[in-house]
Amino acid sequence: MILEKIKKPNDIHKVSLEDFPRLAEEIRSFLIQSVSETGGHLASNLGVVELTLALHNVLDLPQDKLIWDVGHQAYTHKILTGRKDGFKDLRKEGGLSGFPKRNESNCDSFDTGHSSNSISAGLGYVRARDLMGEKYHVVSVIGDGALTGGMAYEALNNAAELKTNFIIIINDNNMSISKNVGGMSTYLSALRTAETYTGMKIGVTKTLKKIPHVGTAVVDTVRKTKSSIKQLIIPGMLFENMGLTYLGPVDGHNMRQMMKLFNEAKRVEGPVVVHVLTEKGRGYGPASSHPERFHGTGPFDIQSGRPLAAKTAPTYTDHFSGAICSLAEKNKKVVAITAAMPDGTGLNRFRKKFPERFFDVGIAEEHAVTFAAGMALGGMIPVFAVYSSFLQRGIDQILHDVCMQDLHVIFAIDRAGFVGADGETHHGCFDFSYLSMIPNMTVMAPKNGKELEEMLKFAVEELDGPCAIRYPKGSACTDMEECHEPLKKGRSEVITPGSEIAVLGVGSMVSVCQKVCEEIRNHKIAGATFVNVRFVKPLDTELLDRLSQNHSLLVTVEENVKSGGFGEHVSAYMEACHPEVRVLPLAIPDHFIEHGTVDRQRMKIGLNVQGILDAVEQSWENLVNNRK
Ligand SMILES: Cc1ncc(C[n+]2csc(CCOP(=O)(O)OP(=O)(O)O)c2C)c(N)n1
Ligand SMILES: CC(=O)[C@@H](O)[C@H](O)COP(=O)(O)O
Ligand SMILES: [Mg+2]
Repeated sequence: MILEKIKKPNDIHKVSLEDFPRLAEEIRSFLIQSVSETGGHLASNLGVVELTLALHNVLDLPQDKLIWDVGHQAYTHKILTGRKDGFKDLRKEGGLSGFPKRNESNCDSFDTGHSSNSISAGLGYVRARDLMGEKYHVVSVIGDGALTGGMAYEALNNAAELKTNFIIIINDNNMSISKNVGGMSTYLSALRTAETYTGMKIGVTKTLKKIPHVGTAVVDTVRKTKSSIKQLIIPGMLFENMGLTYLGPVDGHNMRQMMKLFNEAKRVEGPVVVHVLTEKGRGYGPASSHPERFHGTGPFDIQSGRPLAAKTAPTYTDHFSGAICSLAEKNKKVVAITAAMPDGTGLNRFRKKFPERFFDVGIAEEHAVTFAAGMALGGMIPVFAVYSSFLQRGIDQILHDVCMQDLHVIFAIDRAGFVGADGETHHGCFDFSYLSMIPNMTVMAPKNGKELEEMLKFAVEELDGPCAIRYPKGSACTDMEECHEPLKKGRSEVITPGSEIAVLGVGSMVSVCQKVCEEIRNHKIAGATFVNVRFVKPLDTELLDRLSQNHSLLVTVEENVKSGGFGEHVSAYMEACHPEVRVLPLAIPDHFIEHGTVDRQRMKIGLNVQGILDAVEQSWENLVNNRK
């Protein structure tokens, strides 16, 4: 096995070029076997095996800097930098991360997880390198999907002014998670279809240029024409016109061709775009025919490609998916927006039923928010379905474009709270804070799947102005379905009235709090009040006033950071209006929580039944002791 020779960074340089194809096959087999056991991002990784080998061959790591956009495709890079053995614990607590991590290897140059930032990061490195008088190469690898994100254009625009070497690889597999969308995708496709002409294009340009005076003039004239013939002769005109050298397209599975081009790219004095064509899922039939299914996968049977886990109970995403379709059936103004996540957010069903009211804007959350604002002003009711951590990209747009104008835009925020294996880049644990600080915003969190459906209906039919509903990843809670007090803006639901201690659970924490309250009642205090908060904003001050009359301790529990979260809002109110009542805010502390299972992530910070119970008992004991 050639792969056995790769134990540390740059061991690849000891492998002869003749052995590269065999090594690529060995890596593919390893990836398929390994990810079939652990789960992970398979299809993107299968597509970049040769690209990674070629890059590692022409680069010298860790001296050179290699930055992977999103970072979900860096598995071969991890193998080539001595981390193969870690794959048995991929994405598990304490194990290898699914994304590049600087604390995992000095060959990882930038921690990633969110898309479209690799060119900015790379350009930063380049500017620093030049200022420090250093000599290394910087390479940013960005996918065609990630190239739909606005940051990539800001960076390209800025990079165009550069006079020193900076290599940008476009890894074009003609796919985002789903089918890629938009004008850049169309443009790349045009270059891709002209691929067979590449040799001819380079040939024609070179031959013309060889003719003294006239040749160069002809090339220049062609460059200046608006004719499509120009594209045949000078590919990548968009980049060239911006001031970036364009090389390619090149077959991303032909290592010799790629290495030749990369070495050429290293000699360019300025920013250079190398357009590499790859096949997502290459080498594994089920993944190449269904790249979207194998973008991120759980463990699966290699033979059939089928998932090993049995289908779970309906998820929150399923509840959202069904509810938005019913609402759109009744109300023609309802439109749905996704930023390249139609599968993950459950909007695929909506797309099939109402294609004309469905909008995939690409990986462009900032744009999606303002696009929704425009739609609301135009008379529609936009629902932007988005993962909590990706919506962080659009905070200013939420504030400036939606909330300041008090527009009726609905944010359906999936993957809120801990997400497990993706880890700190993907946890949705800041949304209560960044949403509830903004005037006009209403923020809701359902206790179970049924309440999510009710909240969406309420948001569409009853509310006006901006509102958000945030719900977690995975199977929807089915507890407490019998409690369905009608929703009223800013009103919580008191599920069990009591006295002395009140436990106020938010969203995903309500069912956990239910068990906590049972324990409290069984062992300690006769009647703890149990509240389903429902509205993080506006705060239910009426309830807080009421609770202050016969409670000494309010416990708030939320899967959001403590800073700026529900608990802090309650604490501030109580301190101002009822200082005699103690508030115990339980939330996520001020540090990032690494990959693992959701249960372990909650447990580690005390957001499980036992952890909450311990904290409540401790606080109650202190309170009683202070009274003595
Ligand atoms: C800001 C942000 N939004 C959404 C995502 C989810 N996401 C991860 S990979 C991906 C598709 C990326 O496509 P591409 O860059 O072409 O890479 P490929 O998977 O095709 O290799 C998306 C939408 C993300 N990581 N970051
Ligand atoms: C890399 C990335 O950002 C996505 O692929 C993400 O991992 C999807 O997460 P879900 O599996 O929760 O849809
Ligand atoms: Mg792609």
